[in-house]
Amino acid sequence: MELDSRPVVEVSEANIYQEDHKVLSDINFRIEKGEFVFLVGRTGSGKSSLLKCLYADLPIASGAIDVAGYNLKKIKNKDIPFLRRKIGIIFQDFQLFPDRTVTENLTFVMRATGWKDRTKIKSRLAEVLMRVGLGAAADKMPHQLSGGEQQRVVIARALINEPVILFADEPTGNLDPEVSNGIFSLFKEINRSGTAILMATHNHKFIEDHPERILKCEEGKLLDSAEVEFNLSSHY
Ligand SMILES: Nc1ncnc2c1ncn2[C@@H]1O[C@H](COP(=O)(O)OP(=O)(O)OP(=O)(O)O)[C@@H](O)[C@H]1O
Repeated sequence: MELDSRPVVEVSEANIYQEDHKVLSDINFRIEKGEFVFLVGRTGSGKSSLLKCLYADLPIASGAIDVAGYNLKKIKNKDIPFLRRKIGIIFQDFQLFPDRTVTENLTFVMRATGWKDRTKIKSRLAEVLMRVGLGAAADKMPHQLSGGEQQRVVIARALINEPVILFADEPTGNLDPEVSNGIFSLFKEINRSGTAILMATHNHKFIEDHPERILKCEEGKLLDSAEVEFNLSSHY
């Protein structure tokens, strides 16, 4: 029970570096269970670097970051796969195996994350594909799917292990506006059923239409709309 009430993400006094370059300094924020949070900022302001820290792809120089109950400052390499089972990661480039079917793409991740029982694999597979509106795509190759459909497969893959949070880095960056809206709606629907979402985006329309909390990377700092008012009309 205690774990349930803890924030999904808790960042205290963290500094984030890319090599010798300090990208973000002294950042502090929490994301609670089931929250939806946008991450904005100009190109190069540090959004991807922050997300990488949160999914343990970039070490934290100083400060503390807890994600899904894992202390990322102390996490051992062998524990990173267990952290990754509790979170979902979605990028703008779809990163599916081009030479494997949708089913094979998903079962690859299932087997890598400990799924063994064939019946359970089959039913979970059907469940996540239905969830993203791709019930009929199980046997398709990625190239037989549109960009939006491929991104739905990626989202299905991220949902397999019922993550507590999805980290999405420009998930609609390669999609046209109408398809982007469909993908965004899917994220909102996933969020409504309890999964927290942190989404980096340059899409002004999403933010205008959905007044959610916003974290903004600006000049090496992270601003939080829950704490301070800031100008969103400047470029982001
Ligand atoms: N692998 C890397 N090695 C060295 N520096 C990097 C690396 N990746 C990013 N950087 C630098 O870190 C800074 C932050 O980059 P980051 O990719 O986090 O920005 P971003 O806000 O995600 O940008 P975009 O909106 O273009 O995706 C930039 O100055 C960038 O050049």
